Amino acid sequence: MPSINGHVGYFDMNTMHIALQLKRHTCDLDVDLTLPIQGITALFGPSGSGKTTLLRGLAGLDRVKQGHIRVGESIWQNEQIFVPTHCRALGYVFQENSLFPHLSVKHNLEYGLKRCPKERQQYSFEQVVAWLGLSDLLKRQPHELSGGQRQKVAIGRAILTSPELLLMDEPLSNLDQGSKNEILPYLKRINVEANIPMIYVSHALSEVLYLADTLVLIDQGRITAVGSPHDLAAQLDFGFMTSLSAFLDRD
Ligand SMILES: Nc1ncnc2c1ncn2[C@@H]1O[C@H](COP(=O)(O)OP(=O)(O)OP(=O)(O)O)[C@@H](O)[C@H]1O
Repeated sequence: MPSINGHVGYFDMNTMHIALQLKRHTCDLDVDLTLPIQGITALFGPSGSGKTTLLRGLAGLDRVKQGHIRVGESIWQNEQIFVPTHCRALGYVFQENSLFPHLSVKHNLEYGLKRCPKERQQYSFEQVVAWLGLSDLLKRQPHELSGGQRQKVAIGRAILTSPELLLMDEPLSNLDQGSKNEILPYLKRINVEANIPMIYVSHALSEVLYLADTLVLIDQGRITAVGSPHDLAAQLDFGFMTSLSAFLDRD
């Protein structure tokens, strides 16, 4: 039975708990969230609302002093524990190109595979290449790829680390609409076929509505609603949401 701080208890394997408090002069984040570890959870809110801050805190990339993070029965952070990022079973895809420029697509992907011990590897190289349609690109260097192709390789590399959770911070925001439309179905496919739960940050409402099973709304560092997109659409003033999205979409 898992134990935290001497308290013995049962933890729900199917949920994650994220409680983070951070005071900066520019940002006052205060969230306490329980989310399912399945499907795609979209974190949606205006620019500067704290989406990236929350994701980086969850990943351990920024050390938020007041934090409790549990994913299933794994404790990533509490008063005593701070598991470093490389020991958290997560993959992270950023909005900017994060491939190694001197490595071919094949070697970038293999880097992800090598980061995961053999006995924990859940997906084969061939499987991931097929899911993302990368077979024709394997010999190319990153500078020989389009922005959309580069992001697909970055996603593939993250999956090959066999993460329990995939964090995606506006992975499509630097792409044109055509590339976005091409990649979105791949994200759904990965979620279903590889069964990797994702937290997907975006301020593009169209992406969020297409992808999300669970929607988390954040504003000024506070969670304002959590639910299915369908439920929230009924609750919220969708006219406001649509104009907010049109204002914020950088297409
Ligand atoms: N390292 C930092 N130090 C101080 N303030 C920061 C730091 N990083 C972000 N901020 C501030 O924290 C606030 C939240 O930023 P964050 O990047 O989390 O917002 P966001 O919702 O992801 O925005 P966007 O959609 O524009 O990426 C902003 O006011 C930002 O200026």
